[in-house]
Amino acid sequence: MTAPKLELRTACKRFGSNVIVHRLNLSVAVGETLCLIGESGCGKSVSMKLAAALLPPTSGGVLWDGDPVHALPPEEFRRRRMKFGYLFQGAALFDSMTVFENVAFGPRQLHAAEGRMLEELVAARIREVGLPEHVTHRKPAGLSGGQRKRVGLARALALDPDVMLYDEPTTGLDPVMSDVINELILRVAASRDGDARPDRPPVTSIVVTHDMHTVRRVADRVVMLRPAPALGPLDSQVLFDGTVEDLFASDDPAVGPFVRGEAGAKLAELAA
Ligand SMILES: Nc1ncnc2c1ncn2[C@@H]1O[C@H](COP(=O)(O)OP(=O)(O)OP(=O)(O)O)[C@@H](O)[C@H]1O
Repeated sequence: MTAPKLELRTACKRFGSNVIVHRLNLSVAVGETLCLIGESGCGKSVSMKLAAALLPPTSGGVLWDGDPVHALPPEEFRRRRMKFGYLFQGAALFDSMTVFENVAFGPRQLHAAEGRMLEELVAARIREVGLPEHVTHRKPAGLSGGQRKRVGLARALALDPDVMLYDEPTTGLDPVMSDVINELILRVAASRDGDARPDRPPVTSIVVTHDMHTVRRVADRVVMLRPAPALGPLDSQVLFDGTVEDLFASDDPAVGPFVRGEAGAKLAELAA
């Protein structure tokens, strides 16, 4: 059996005395798109960053393709890390650079492409995310939120990632642009379906989101977390782990009302 692409084993993360992630077991299969949901501040982004080794766990393990990340030789760690693409909140573009320079940044840093080849690579990525060619020479500050997100995605795709991590990809976008982003997430996830080359495994994705349209549209599997401070020592932080259909049909009082956006229990809790 193939090892999960990404795995957390009883991972804990504390910032000072604040426990954010508590003995979390989480795995994402090769080619799977996992949506991470849960109330604000419950540790979704931190969990995703642990899985990507952008943050070290306080205790517990992080594995990539079954290999403990902390035991990888530095060169091998860097090689595997290069195959991660990120689309984080605000798209995190370099505002002093043009769109071209933003998308070309990764390949240039790694000397993966230059000259005509780099121009073609950037043009292909810009086309892939549905942006017109003329934005290529503009600065990100002059673009709309949806365009900036798509530039961020083009930049993330420039190094042909095996793993894509999305943090609130549709936040702040109108419903139509949100759907464009959802569609692009789906396309990226399916981009290597049927590709039999062993050096190009299917794309594995984690999407941290509050947007239930995104969940319905892109998730193969959904994990809902709850805040660590409310947990007893042996409680699981995972409230739900399953399919989109089961998520929306859930009669768990902590799950169903959350995903259906029903305020009743929360209002009662706030009034208590
Ligand atoms: N580098 C850090 N240093 C200190 N505290 C941090 C750090 N990163 C995250 N936190 C804290 O960890 C908690 C969980 O953050 P996280 O971003 O994972 O939540 P989330 O579930 O993604 O929330 P939201 O849905 O609101 O984005 C927050 O209280 C946050 O302030």
